Amino acid sequence: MASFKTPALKNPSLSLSTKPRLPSAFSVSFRDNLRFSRSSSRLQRRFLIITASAASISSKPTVLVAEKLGEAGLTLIKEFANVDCSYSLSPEELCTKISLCDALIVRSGTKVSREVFESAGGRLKVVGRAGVGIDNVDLAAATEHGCLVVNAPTANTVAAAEHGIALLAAMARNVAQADASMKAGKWQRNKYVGVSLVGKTLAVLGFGKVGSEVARRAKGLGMHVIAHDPYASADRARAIGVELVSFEEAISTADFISLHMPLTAATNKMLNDETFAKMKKGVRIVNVARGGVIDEDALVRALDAGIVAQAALDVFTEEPPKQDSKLVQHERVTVTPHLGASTIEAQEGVAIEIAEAVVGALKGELAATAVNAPMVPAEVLIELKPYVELAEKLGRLAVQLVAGVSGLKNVKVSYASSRAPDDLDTRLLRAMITKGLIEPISSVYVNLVNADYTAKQRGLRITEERIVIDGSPECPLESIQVQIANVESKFAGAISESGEIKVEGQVKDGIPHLTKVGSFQVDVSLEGSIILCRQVDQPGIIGKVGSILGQENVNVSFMSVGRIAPRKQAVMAIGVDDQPSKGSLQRIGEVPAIEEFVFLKL
Ligand SMILES: NC(=O)C1=CN([C@@H]2O[C@H](COP(=O)(O)OP(=O)(O)OC[C@H]3O[C@@H](n4cnc5c(N)ncnc54)[C@H](O)[C@@H]3O)[C@@H](O)[C@H]2O)C=CC1
Ligand SMILES: O=C(O)C(=O)COP(=O)(O)O
Repeated sequence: MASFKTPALKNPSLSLSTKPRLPSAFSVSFRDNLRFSRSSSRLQRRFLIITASAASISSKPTVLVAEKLGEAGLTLIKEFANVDCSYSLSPEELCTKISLCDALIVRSGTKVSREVFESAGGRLKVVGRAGVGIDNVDLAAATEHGCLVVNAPTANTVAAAEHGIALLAAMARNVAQADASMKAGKWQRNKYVGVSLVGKTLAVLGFGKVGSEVARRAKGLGMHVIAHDPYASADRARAIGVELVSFEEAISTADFISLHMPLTAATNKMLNDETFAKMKKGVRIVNVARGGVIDEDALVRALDAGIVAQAALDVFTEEPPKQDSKLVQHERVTVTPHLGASTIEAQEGVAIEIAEAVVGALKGELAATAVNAPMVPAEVLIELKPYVELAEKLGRLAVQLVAGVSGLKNVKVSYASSRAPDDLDTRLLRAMITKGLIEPISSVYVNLVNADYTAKQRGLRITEERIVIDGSPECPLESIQVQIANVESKFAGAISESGEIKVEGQVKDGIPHLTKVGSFQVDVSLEGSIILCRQVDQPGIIGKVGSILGQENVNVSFMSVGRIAPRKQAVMAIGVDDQPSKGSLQRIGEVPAIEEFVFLKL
């Protein structure tokens, strides 16, 4: 077993190198001029370089600022580029203008759709999102058109947290309702008796940048703060006197709930009829994250049923919401029009952060907040493509197996290969494992440029190990193994003898396969989704599970059973093309010999 260190690469097109600085005024076409080059002796200097041909170094680039941006940011951009501030453009006007622009800066109010990239005619090189969430930018289209997307992930954290606290206090004391009542000529002191915050339990769901700042402030108000975030560090929480608890405990014990998780497939409508039913009667809810994490119709029902006493919302599934929205009009709901990031200070900070990122990207410097994939030389991608896919899917599987409150901190990746350690560049693989580990649990987009930066920022330590095996060097890799240490798992069968969550995979006939879960050998192609079941090995179980899925017309692509010994513990891996219903999954769990199961989305 050899320890993996930064190798000297053999493929000259693969590594990244620094380049001479470009003159401050130039114009480049990403398609023609973006390229990765290598310096085999200095691989550790991981810089993405955009090179410009001499012919393209001519006039100042043009930056279109489509939504209001702080002055300090505008000044920074003007030192380098022509700035066109055109606010409130219609989608058609944006498409017309964009072909004359090298960069575009937006906030959450502008849809940067595929049509925008198509209309750009190859000139648009950078889109800057002056804020965190980039759900308004079509990332796939940006990447296809060779356009880098950057955001400003930190400058509005405090503003969002302060707005959360403002909403919390305003809601508890009926500030908005009382204000409207007085302006209507009334004096209703009895109607607007509020509730106190001190001594009450606040559950922060999503203990990231904003969530932890809200927690810190709520502690200062004398609240008892608990938090739920399956991926946050318990040490970080403890340091500010916050206890990390399960989702169930958080929602069932809280007097107030504040939402701070990103909108992902897993958090979409996370608060719904079922979860509202488990809450303490009279709970109060604040949302400055994304509207989509709440089922808004269910919230109206919970308000009407008296389960939720009050809600304070800054964000909505549809923005702006319909004027006659029951939620917005509800007497016990306080609303603001997505103002979380809207302070003078945050907007100046965001403007500077995004201006530096956009100008830097136009100059060809490394963009630490790049959110879409940079171009990778075609020959490297062709060879590594199935392994890249395997790497991301192993990361996704592994993180979905994590449970408990101890946080995702230490991940070990082992690559078994017959190639010499200096003849296999694993950066792209590591980046994709990082992407698989982080994207399902955050609003961050991970790529080759920002993977290490993102992992480091989240306190995630990824160590790599090379295992040299006999075999043909034609094949770059025999297997990839991902282990997550010091965490609990929602599927005990995934824990290896040494106590880590362990998944291993191989590429077979060009298709990624899962070949090991914990100590169990399995073999299931990583397409569609996977159900893992742990059972006592005995005849008939495959048939029972297969028929439950068959009754629902769920197509099984692969099925494989790995066992320690006949009639002992076994793990069954089932590849499914479609998502089984909750009912089917429950019925699988009820098959007597099945001790535990988990459904994993790829
Ligand atoms: N209203 C506004 O104007 C603003 C809204 N936001 C939104 O606030 C949200 C949080 O932003 P940041 O704190 O900067 O992001 P972050 O990435 O630092 O934190 C998000 C946290 O949510 C956690 N998480 C992921 N899945 C979860 C789950 N299923 N249950 C509980 N926690 C989960 C992650 O582990 C992470 O710690 C984002 O959606 C962002 O777009 C941010 C700034 C301003
Ligand atoms: O940064 C974010 O995610 C926000 O939600 C802020 O959006 P805004 O820039 O104010 O349109």
